[in-house]
Amino acid sequence: MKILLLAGDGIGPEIMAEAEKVLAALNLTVTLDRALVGGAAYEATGHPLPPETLAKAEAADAILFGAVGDPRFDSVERHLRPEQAILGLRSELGLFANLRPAKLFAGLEDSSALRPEVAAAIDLLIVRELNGDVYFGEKGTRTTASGEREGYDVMSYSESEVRRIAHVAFRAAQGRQKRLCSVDKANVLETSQLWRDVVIEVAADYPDVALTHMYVDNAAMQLVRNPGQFDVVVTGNLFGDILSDQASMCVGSIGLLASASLSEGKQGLYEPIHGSAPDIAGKGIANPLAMILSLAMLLRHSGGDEASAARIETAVGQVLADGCRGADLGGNMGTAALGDAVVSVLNG
Ligand SMILES: NC(=O)C1=CN([C@@H]2O[C@H](COP(=O)(O)OP(=O)(O)OC[C@H]3O[C@@H](n4cnc5c(N)ncnc54)[C@H](O)[C@@H]3O)[C@@H](O)[C@H]2O)C=CC1
Ligand SMILES: CC(C)CC(=O)C(=O)O
Ligand SMILES: [Mg+2]
Repeated sequence: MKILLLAGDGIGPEIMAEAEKVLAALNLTVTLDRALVGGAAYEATGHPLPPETLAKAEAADAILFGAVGDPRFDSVERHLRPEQAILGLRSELGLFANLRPAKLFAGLEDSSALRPEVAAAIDLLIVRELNGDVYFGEKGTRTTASGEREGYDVMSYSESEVRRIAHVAFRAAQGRQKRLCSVDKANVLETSQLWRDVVIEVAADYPDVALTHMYVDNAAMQLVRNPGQFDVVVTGNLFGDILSDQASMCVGSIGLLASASLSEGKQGLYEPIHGSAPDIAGKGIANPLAMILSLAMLLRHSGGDEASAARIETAVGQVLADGCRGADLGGNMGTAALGDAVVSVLNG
């Protein structure tokens, strides 16, 4: 398997180094390559997703991605900002299905922002559409008739875009508790009404899955009131982005949530759900576990290697059960020490 490592910006290289240690400890036959992406690529080449990086990504079986984003480039033209690199990879590679699992690891009951007994029930999967919505609609600024500046971002979803993500979500639910909650804002948005109508149509193919619908504002509330009610949640790009960051604190830290971004085939991009965390970059205190768990998802989904994926997940669970904690979980272990702890369990 050919894996492209794209470390990116901020804490990206720090957490990527720990995932590489874990990969090395598994002794798998893989070919690794690296390329510049995000602010690091913009600085070196003038573009956040240089053609060489995109070509390497297209040729890879899987991409392990750190994070992009650097406040130094927050005011450059939007199409040259670091974040365009991850958006570009998602659209160029057709990575439309973003799987973001959230489950409470044993021992982290008191680390959740929720009461321990509420947090203990969390085992959910957010299936987020990744190629559409306001992120990819027409956008710009214009001047209104009264001379005021106005910004706009068009929200839209086509029927086929909703249909394909709905199928992914229903299939995921079939492999879990067979409950699917579609989250939208159909009481206000036409985009959401079409979303809901199409999800209901697709449901006819999955009579074994119980489908419910929830407005996104209620979903945000229910996620902290009673997160145990959710099995699989399917939603659009923007709502899924927000709800998954929220879900991360329900299980203790954003430094724990991994993700897989999948196309129709086996190729995928795997990354933590968090960003480049400029506030802690360079301090050696970022939690590398979301990155390491993203490697597990890579081996499972693109590598078909369930055994190695499970080994990594078990090792991470063991490390947390042993009380290893970084600053995000109220402890004092640094990034490298946490990576070493996972490796030591794997070697043990
Ligand atoms: N896929 C990507 O590459 C993403 C990139 N970004 C970019 O990242 C930059 C920073 O964005 P923020 O809104 O601050 O979100 P962020 O997710 O980078 O950070 C939010 C907060 O969580 C903390 N945090 C994040 N990851 C952590 C980890 N592994 N361990 C411990 N603490 C962690 C940070 O220190 C910060 O306080 C921006 O440029 C943004 O556009 C944001 C989200 C996704
Ligand atoms: C373009 C990214 C910065 C969006 C994001 O926050 C995410 O995918 O989690
Ligand atoms: Mg996000």
